[in-house]
Amino acid sequence: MEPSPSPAASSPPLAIEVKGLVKRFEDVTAIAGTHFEVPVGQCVGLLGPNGAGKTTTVEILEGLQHPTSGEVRLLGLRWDKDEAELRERIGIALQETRFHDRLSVEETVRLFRSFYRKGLSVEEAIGLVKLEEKRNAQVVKLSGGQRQRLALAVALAADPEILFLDEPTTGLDPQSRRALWDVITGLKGKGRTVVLTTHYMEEAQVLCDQVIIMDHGRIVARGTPAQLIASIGGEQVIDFSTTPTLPAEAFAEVPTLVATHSRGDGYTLSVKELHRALPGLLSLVSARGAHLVHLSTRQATLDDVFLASTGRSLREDAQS
Ligand SMILES: Nc1ncnc2c1ncn2[C@@H]1O[C@H](COP(=O)(O)OP(=O)(O)OP(=O)(O)O)[C@@H](O)[C@H]1O
Repeated sequence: MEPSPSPAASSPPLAIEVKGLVKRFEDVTAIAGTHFEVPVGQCVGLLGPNGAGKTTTVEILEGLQHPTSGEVRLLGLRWDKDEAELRERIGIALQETRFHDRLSVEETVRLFRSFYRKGLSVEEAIGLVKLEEKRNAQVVKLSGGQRQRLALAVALAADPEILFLDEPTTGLDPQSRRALWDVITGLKGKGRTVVLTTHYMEEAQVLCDQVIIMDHGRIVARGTPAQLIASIGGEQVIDFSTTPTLPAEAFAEVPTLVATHSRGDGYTLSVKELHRALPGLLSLVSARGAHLVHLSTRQATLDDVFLASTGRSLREDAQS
């Protein structure tokens, strides 16, 4: 009889393990005891409103802050014991990296590559982020999207096994954003683990195998984007407003209703079956003598998951 595989042999190797992580700043608890794991080769996204604890979590993972308590392992290693090795094996692209304006793209990548014993060639790093045409351009002459790609090339110079990207596409136009998405997807294809913070739910939905939604230092939801969206039970959403504004109870009888949330001057209804919910909603509105000001329907997103978990909208927080 064949021996049954040990758990270590059957489960995928872990790039990141976080157990009971707590971080306090005097009277503020930034992280209130979180647990999660990221298998090698996954892209994990940290989402949450301002102050949720994302940056603190990522900075602890990057070895830039010490936890108050709890355990963090990257590639089985610990910051307090294995810092030199970890620095060689992870890469960090900050949201706004300041480079020397007068250096060229190639000189900048060469400089950062020189800090590491092994890694990619300068040409490979530039090629991965598709900046070949700008190889000789000075940093000062790059567009915002090209600078973000340069930051990524620098983070990739040591060919890291785990790459941390802090809001990599904030402020970029849609074309540059998609170009960066392609680069990140390519890295996943090479078995690299990527940790991403973002305010863009579409980005998390497209790129992430695992999404961790944080609020007030806690993980309020975790799973694949599809699992999280399925978990709220209503995969279709109706956004609408009426005049006069009706109380939320007015919509309690909408067929297949899962949840009602007020948002701005209107409501968001999560429903299971749009074709039944919509006619029901329209007749409830007219029975109350009200009129629709606006109505739109869409597929549920990670924002609706956040709304269902916390009663607040990530979108509203992101825009504030
Ligand atoms: N150095 C610090 N001293 C005191 N409090 C801090 C410090 N750093 C973070 N905090 C607090 O810890 C909490 C979590 O902050 P953190 O920056 O991790 O949130 P975040 O989710 O990254 O927010 P954002 O999206 O705005 O970057 C907040 O209440 C913040 O004010």
